Amino acid sequence: MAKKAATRPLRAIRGEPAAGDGWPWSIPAVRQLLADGLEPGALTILVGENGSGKSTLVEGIAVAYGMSPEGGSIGARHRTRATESPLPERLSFVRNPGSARWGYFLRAETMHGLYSYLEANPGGPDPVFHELSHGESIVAMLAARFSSPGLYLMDEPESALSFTNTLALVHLLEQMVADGTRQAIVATHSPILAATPGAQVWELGSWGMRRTDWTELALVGQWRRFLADPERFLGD
Ligand SMILES: Nc1ncnc2c1ncn2[C@@H]1O[C@H](COP(=O)(O)OP(=O)(O)OP(=O)(O)O)[C@@H](O)[C@H]1O
Repeated sequence: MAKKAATRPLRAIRGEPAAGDGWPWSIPAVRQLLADGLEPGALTILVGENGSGKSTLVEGIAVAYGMSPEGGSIGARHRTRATESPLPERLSFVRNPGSARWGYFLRAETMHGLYSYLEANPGGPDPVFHELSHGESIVAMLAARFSSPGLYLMDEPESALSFTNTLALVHLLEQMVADGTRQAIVATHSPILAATPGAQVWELGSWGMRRTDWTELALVGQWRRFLADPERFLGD
């Protein structure tokens, strides 16, 4: 029997022209996404300085896909604030036929609420999240819950993770996309996550967004220079 074709959810993200000059249309990366669209790989990683638009893009894609701007699975409608951008109205998707519509948006700041929910609603052989540290629980949650085919959006998932557990997350991301039915778009400041084998890495900035080799990322150069000579950065 022929092998089933890989069916990760998104073939392409398409944009319509910006709706004005103010935020979020003023962000170069947003303007580029609207103008050029994006053909995401199995794993797409967005890096860039604070304010370069990573969260705006990830949140815009998440909401356009049917997720809450505050995180959670598709269809979740939990909302405590209304600061999300009008970007999702300008985005549409070219889906791979037969791919799963399920998706999950992981935001570091909403993880705590998720653990409370999972502890109150045990649905299987989950670890006892409250007996784990913050970072341990993120890795355990990802390992336990991110197995369904679908689209996974993550905004700085490394924020509570040690070096070792960031490496564990790299291995999870590799496994996640290896079967062809799961796809992830990850915004990060971590040079470790950005090094995930096979990732399509985009660097955001005043130029918009550009495909960049890991060795050429400003983030990587900055860490290299700092670790080689911390005093150069800290001396007066
Ligand atoms: N609700 C909002 N209203 C107006 N401007 C906003 C809003 N949210 C974000 N911005 C602005 O949009 C720009 C991009 O912010 P965004 O959070 O997407 O950047 P980022 O690359 O994710 O940054 P970080 O690395 O700090 O998370 C910033 O200049 C920010 O001030």
